[in-house]
Amino acid sequence: MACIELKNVSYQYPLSKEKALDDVNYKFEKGRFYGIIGENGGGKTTLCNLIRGLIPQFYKGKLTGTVKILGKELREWDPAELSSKIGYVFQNPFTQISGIKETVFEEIAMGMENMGVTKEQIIDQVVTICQLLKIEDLIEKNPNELSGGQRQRVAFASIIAMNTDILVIDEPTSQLDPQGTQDIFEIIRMLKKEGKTIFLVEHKINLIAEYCDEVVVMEGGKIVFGGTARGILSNRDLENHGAMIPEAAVLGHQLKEQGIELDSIPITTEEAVRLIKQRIGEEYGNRI
Ligand SMILES: Nc1ncnc2c1ncn2[C@@H]1O[C@H](COP(=O)(O)OP(=O)(O)OP(=O)(O)O)[C@@H](O)[C@H]1O
Repeated sequence: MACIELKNVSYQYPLSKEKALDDVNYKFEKGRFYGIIGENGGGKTTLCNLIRGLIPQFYKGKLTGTVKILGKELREWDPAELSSKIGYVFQNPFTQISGIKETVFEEIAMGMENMGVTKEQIIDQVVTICQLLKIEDLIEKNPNELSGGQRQRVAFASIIAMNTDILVIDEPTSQLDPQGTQDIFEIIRMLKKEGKTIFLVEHKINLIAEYCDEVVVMEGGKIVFGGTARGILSNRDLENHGAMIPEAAVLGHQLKEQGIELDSIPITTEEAVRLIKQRIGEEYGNRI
C-alpha cells in the first residue's frame, strides 16, 4: 500500500495569487527514504505541510485534488490521530520549540506525556534519545536559552521521541556544523533501518546522494523529476531545473566529455573512487 498518494493536487496559500503546489501527482511508498530537493520557493516546505496535514488544518487556502495518507483521505483524518502517525521537524527550530517548557527534558517528554506513556518509560526514552543526539549536558537547560544548533538537536529529539511511523524532516541540519550534520544523518539512517518512511528536505545534495533511496525534484510547485536517487542524481538535466547534482556525478560527466567513460555515473565519492580505480585497472590491463 502506498504511504502517501497525491493525485492532481494543487494548493494556493490564502491571499496568494500563485499556486505553491501545481498539479502534483506522486505515490510515496512505505519504508522508503525520500529526498526532496529543488530551487528556493519550489514548493518543498509546502509539500511537507500537506503531507503532515498542516494544509488544510492550519494553512487554509485553496486545496484541490486527492491526498491519501495510509489509504485514508486527508480531510477524514482526525488531527490528533494524524500527528501520532507523522512527526514533523520544522525548517526553523525556533518555531518547533514549544516555548512553554522550562527544561530540555520537559520539552522532549511533552509529546509522550500527551500520548499517555508511563513516567518510567518517559524518563528512559528521554535519556536514551539525549544520548543518541549528544545533548545529555543540555537536559536541565531552558530550551529558550539554547543556540540555533542546540535547538535544532532538541527539536529533532522531541520528534523522534514520538516514535511515529512517518517522519517529515525539513532541513534538519541548517544550523549544524559538519559533525552535527553527520550525527543527524546517521540517526536518520538508523530510523530508516527501523522501517520508518522518511521525507527529508535538504539542500546538501551530497548527503541526499549518500543516504536517500528516492529523490523528488520540485520546481514552480511541480514535481519535475522523481525516482531512484541513482537515476535522478546522475541526470545533468537537473541543473536546468534549479537543482544540483552531486560532485561525484559532475566528475563522472566531465570525464565522459573528455573521452574517459566510467561504467556508470557515480553519485557518491565512494562510488567515484571505485569506478575510477576500475577504469584505471582496465586501462593498465589494455596496455600490457
Ligand atoms: N505562508 C505562506 N503564505 C503565502 N505564500 C507562501 C507561504 N509559504 C510559502 N509561500 C509561497 O509558496 C511557494 C512555495 O514555497 P515553499 O516554502 O514551499 O518553497 P521551498 O521549496 O520550501 O523553498 P526554500 O528552499 O526557500 O525553503 C513560494 O512561492 C512561497 O513564496
